[in-house]
Amino acid sequence: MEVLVTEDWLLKLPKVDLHLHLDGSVKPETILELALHQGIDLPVYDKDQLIPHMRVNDECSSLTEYLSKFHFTTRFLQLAEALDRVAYEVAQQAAEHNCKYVEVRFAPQLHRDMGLTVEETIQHVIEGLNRGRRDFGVRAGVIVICMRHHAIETNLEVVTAAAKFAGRGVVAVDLAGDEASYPPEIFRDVFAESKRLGLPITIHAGEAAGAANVYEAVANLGAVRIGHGVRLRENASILELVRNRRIPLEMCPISNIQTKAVPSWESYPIREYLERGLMVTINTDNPSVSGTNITKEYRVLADRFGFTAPELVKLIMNGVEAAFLEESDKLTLRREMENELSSLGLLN
Ligand SMILES: O=c1[nH]cnc2c1ncn2[C@@H]1O[C@H](CO)[C@@H](O)[C@H]1O
Ligand SMILES: [Zn+2]
Repeated sequence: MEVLVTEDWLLKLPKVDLHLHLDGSVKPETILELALHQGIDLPVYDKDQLIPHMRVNDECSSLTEYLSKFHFTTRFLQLAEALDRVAYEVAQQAAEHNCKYVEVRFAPQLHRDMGLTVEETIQHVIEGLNRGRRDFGVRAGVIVICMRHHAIETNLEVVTAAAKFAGRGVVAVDLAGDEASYPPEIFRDVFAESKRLGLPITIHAGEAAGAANVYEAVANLGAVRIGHGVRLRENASILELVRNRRIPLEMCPISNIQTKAVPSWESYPIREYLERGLMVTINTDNPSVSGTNITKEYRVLADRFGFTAPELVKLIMNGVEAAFLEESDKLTLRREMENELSSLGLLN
């Protein structure tokens, strides 16, 4: 029997989200309260009127413009309680969409204006997620981000701190920020150190620059997953490499349209990538900046590309496969997902 991809069905579907930025997931009502507690002035004191300050609109023309939205939010995320709270609320929002597992990424160096150490920022995010796990049953891992516009030393400090939390909440490291201005090869030493410390690596690449950055990330930085990789199709042999190595792509459709990683939905290569055998996963990137959620991402795929229920389930299970989890934890997650899928009549 063919399953209709209704709103209710999409909401019930068990899901995962592997590419989700903490500072891109803050609710406007939380900003109101954080501003009040911290004595920071706001341009407006109404949660709906705050949205334009936090979210891009349809006119967003580039990744650089998209990234400018983060300056507004990070001001409120400089204290332990704030980091703990927004991490907790990520788990809460995940639960609202029946998202069973999230990998939450953040850049410690963006949260130190009030004197927190890199370790402290990581500790508080982990604590918030642990509380979220207890209250909402959502499993989570932290991906610690190095920023492209930060100095090498600053990023080395980040990976050193991240390694101290390996196996205790941190699952990987990443490189994010302005890809067009800072090519990945600048960061070889940083990720060589990450590798030496045994941290898995994912890199934002092929979003605001071409496929060569994906090659550099995989071949020289040691990336085992790629953030976005939308522009991979610009080079057939690099695409082949990514396919043969089974490197998962963390695609974020709504964000990818907004940052102009592709000019239009018609040219979004998701079907092409699946047909060419790439390991595609679906994620949100920044719910509050992009005005999205994980249910909406799957809705878009069904509406724009005619993805059927079994195809959506396949994409979700790719996410489980690609998760930075120990094999035994991955097995537990897979079983839990499969149980729910079969009770929805989706597994034979
Ligand atoms: O899609 C993206 N591409 C590159 N960088 C991003 C993207 N989304 C967010 N950030 C950057 O990552 C920082 C830490 O979370 C954010 O502050 C933003 O500057
Ligand atoms: Zn991202």
